[in-house]
Amino acid sequence: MNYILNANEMKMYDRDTSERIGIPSMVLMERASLGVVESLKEQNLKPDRILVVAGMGNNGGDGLAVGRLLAEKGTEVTFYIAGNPDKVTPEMRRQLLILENSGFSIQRKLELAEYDMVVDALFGIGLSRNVEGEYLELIREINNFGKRGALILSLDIPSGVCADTGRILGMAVRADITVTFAYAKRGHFLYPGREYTGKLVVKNIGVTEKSFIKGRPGAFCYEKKDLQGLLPKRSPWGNKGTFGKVLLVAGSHDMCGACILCGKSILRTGAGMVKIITPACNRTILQEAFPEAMLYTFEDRPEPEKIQKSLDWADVVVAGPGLSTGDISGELMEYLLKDKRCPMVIDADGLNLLAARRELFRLAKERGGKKLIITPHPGELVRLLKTDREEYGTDREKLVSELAGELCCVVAAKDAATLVVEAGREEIYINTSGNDGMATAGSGDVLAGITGGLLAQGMDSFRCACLSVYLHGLAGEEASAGKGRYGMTASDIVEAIPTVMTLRDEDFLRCQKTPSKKI
Ligand SMILES: NC(=O)C1=CN([C@@H]2O[C@H](COP(=O)(O)OP(=O)(O)OC[C@H]3O[C@@H](n4cnc5c(N)ncnc54)[C@H](O)[C@@H]3O)[C@@H](O)[C@H]2O)[C@@H](O)CC1
Ligand SMILES: [K+]
Repeated sequence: MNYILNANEMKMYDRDTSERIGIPSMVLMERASLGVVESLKEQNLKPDRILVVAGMGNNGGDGLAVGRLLAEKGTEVTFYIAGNPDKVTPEMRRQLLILENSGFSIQRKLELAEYDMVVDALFGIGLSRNVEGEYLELIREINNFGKRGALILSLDIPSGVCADTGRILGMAVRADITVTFAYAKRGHFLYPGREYTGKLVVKNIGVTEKSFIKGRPGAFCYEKKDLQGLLPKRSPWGNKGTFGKVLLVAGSHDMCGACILCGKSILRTGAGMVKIITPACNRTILQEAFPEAMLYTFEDRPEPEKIQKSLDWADVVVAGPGLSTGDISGELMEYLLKDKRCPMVIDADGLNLLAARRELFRLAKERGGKKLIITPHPGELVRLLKTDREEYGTDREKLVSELAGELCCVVAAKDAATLVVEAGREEIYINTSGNDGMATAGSGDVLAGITGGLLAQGMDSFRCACLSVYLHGLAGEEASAGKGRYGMTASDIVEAIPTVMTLRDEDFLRCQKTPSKKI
């Protein structure tokens, strides 16, 4: 698990490290710069000629220090500084003095020569408003160097990217590599900032969890090494009932594939049994394509006693994929929502029904507590909140939290960088796995299935939603490694689930003995 910080958190931890713990700010800056040089070495990058573009803040200070360290190793370095010298920070002033005392010259006019690498040290996490004038031109020039073949290395965050939201403040540097310090920032993972960040490297500079004096940061992500501690434990003497029974209410007259993709994902994730409630027209195809599933198919409308019997059998309900939004589906959703025993995952048309019928929305809300996970894509999210796409683009996190609060549930808000938010929990999860190949029909049905499968194995709702989103992304990466991002389909993602969940036998046995991690 890694923390993902906003600018305020990072500033607070920097300040604590230098003022309370006592590591001077200049030492942190030197460590940051040494970290950058180290990361170039690790990536076998040996530029002969570089340009450092530095602003007047501490990000500029990092840039000058990186240039100095590389020059010591024989690289030809051109230093360029921009901005108002009256606004220079003490650390940047000190870096300027060091350069002067070491005999380096500093330019105020950008030299349009050929460089192997441009170090972008114009703005870091201190960027507080839109970039304008001279800075806009500079960012354009840096990007032009990139187009002409220079490697663009951004320090901490590409200049112009908002560290808190990933938004572009006027214009931003398109980095090939970003070396950031201590912890990743939200802007590295939230789009469009993620696209501008290029390859992200995080370097330790001495700022640690000891400085989390006011509590943990507000966001985190998972990484592959966490999986061992996060996957649900399996009892060696368990049976298919022990590993969870999932009732999947999905599919409609023209939509059977969603049942198959979602149902298979439930079983591929480790749940023991799946039963599907769907119209009779889907019966034959399901029996042929998905023999593991049990079925309750109905002709005109489902019988309440049979629905109740299925609900009594189930540990978890997944509702919505391909369900359609007609009256029969509405009635089905009403039965499911009124039975408050089972934890529930609602996706797709299940969510559209909640958005269209306020009575269902109210019933969902009444389930409350930790018994509901919803997995809306942006369209479903705005429909549920009765807002518009524009508002979604302005403050997505706020909208997701609002929806979680309204329904008193866990929301996994699907997007290129999926967010998981739980009502009443300050910490959010930001997903870092997956790629654009996953933007393909049926991919969401797979996520709903993974979520139901993990929930049925006894996971707590928030952790279940975070892990499901992460695994779904990993399975997407695995699928694209085999089939490529153009050609992969949702079925490929389903087939990749077992691979990304496979632990070596010794790791599997070890993780069964250790308690599950809290986040
Ligand atoms: N101890 C520390 O504080 C450390 C800081 N570090 C570096 O320091 C950076 C943060 O430094 P700062 O807080 O000085 O901020 P920055 O260096 O990111 O830049 C802020 C400066 O730009 C100005 N500014 C903001 N938006 C502007 C705009 N749109 N147009 C023109 N000027 C604008 C601000 O007024 C300020 O002078 C980090 O990103 C990191 O690179 C690292 O050296 C690690 C240690
Ligand atoms: K930068």
